[in-house]
Amino acid sequence: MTDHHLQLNLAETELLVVSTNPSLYQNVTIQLGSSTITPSKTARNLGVMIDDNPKCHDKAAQSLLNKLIRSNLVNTTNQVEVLQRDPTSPLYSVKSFEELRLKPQLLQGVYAMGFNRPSKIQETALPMMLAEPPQNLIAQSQSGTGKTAAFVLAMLSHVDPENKWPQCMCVSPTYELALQTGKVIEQMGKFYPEVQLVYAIRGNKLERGTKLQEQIVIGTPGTVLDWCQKLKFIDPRKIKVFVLDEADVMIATQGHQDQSIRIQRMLPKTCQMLLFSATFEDTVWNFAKRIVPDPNIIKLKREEETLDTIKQYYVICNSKEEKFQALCNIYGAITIAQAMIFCHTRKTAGWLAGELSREGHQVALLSGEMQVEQRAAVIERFRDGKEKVLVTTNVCARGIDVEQVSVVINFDLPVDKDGNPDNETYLHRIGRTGRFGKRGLAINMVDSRFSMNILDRIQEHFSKFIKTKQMNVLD
Ligand SMILES: Nc1ncnc2c1ncn2[C@@H]1O[C@H](COP(=O)(O)OP(=O)(O)OP(=O)(O)O)[C@@H](O)[C@H]1O
Repeated sequence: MTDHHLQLNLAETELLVVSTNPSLYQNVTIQLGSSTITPSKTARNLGVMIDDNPKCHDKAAQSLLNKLIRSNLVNTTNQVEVLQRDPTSPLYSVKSFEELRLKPQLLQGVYAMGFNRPSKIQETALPMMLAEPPQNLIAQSQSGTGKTAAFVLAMLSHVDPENKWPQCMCVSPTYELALQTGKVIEQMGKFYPEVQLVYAIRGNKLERGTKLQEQIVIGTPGTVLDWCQKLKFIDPRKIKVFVLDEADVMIATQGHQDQSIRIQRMLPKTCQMLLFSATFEDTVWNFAKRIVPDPNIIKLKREEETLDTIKQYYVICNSKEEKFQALCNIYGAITIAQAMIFCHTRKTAGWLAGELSREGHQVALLSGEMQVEQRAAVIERFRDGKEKVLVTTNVCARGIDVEQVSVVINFDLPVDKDGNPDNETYLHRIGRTGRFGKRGLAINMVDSRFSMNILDRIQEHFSKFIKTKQMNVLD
């Protein structure tokens, strides 16, 4: 949206999308019937807030995608690192949910969800979160390790069902992520009907003067702030547990940081503060320290992805078509298991999937144009083995764990936006196939001096020998 005077008559407007970045619509005035809306109110009134920051989209979409495709825990063998606020207090971890002395209704809910024993992060985080007096916590652990289930259990445990007002508040960066977390709350609280949940998200319009009876609120920062400050649906002084989830995605979403801090400032000093993030970059860490005073800190290092158990090769071709032909030659071999083929652009991915299908090969295409739910469905089918080959792009596949992949083909070598080797993406892609000691196979397709140079630099970076593989001969 360029910086010009934009007069909109909503009567003819199908859908109005405004940015959360006010500078983008400084001169926009919107006519809603007889009243003119100024930019500062625009987004809130319309409730359609889409951030223009692609990084936000990317992170939020990736986080949501992982939640949608994840039906079980990511097994991680890495130890949990703990930095305790009070090193003298006994740190104990639990090996069973019974040891946590949960309310029977909650234990029932945990078992009904198929949880037999606490995950790595839960073993340590839960005793801290359920302790009396409650302890503040900042926990960093990658997606799929049980963070959501942990803080949901903590909120349900701290609620006094007799009190019919909001006592626990959880803030998520996006509408969709809030819905996903709400689902976990509802599932885990299935046998605890006296505790109710309300969604503070756009579209949930309540009558002015409403006094909420639900004990748990889950929502996005803007709406939660409004419900506390402007609409007074929530009395923040009565909040006992405040959870800020997906802090790394919050950081990437314009405006969410200061809204979250404004919410936190309204809470009582006795309120237990819990913050969760998949990553711990400095920006996240600095934000976390502003939200959570005197925290315990838990980290669960990401799996060290090694390349040792993976045989890596490259195939020399002279063009994209020759790469395609080479792929057809080895298609029979790579579908013994499941293969992911990475392209640099959506265009190439679409072209390749089409060509392979025309050759009668069954492939699935995962591309950024798809809605997150569609992408989740494609990944679900691939994970269920309904397709043997998944063609995708770097961005689309970033952060997705599809553990049973044993062959990775770099139809295009991973490069960053400046055209330099993207070593991290190479490791993350290739590292998938060799997880947990399974033998993996990686084939890099080289079709120019440029891509050969990229491969050489990746090889130098990992100082890992990558063997040449004859194009149409495969052991
Ligand atoms: N103790 C457990 N035992 C078995 N499964 C679990 C356990 N805890 C969580 N899960 C399941 O593992 C998956 C990931 O859990 P959860 O969503 O809590 O992790 P997360 O770290 O928050 O991941 P994400 O941030 O991607 O949501 C979910 O399907 C959840 O039902």
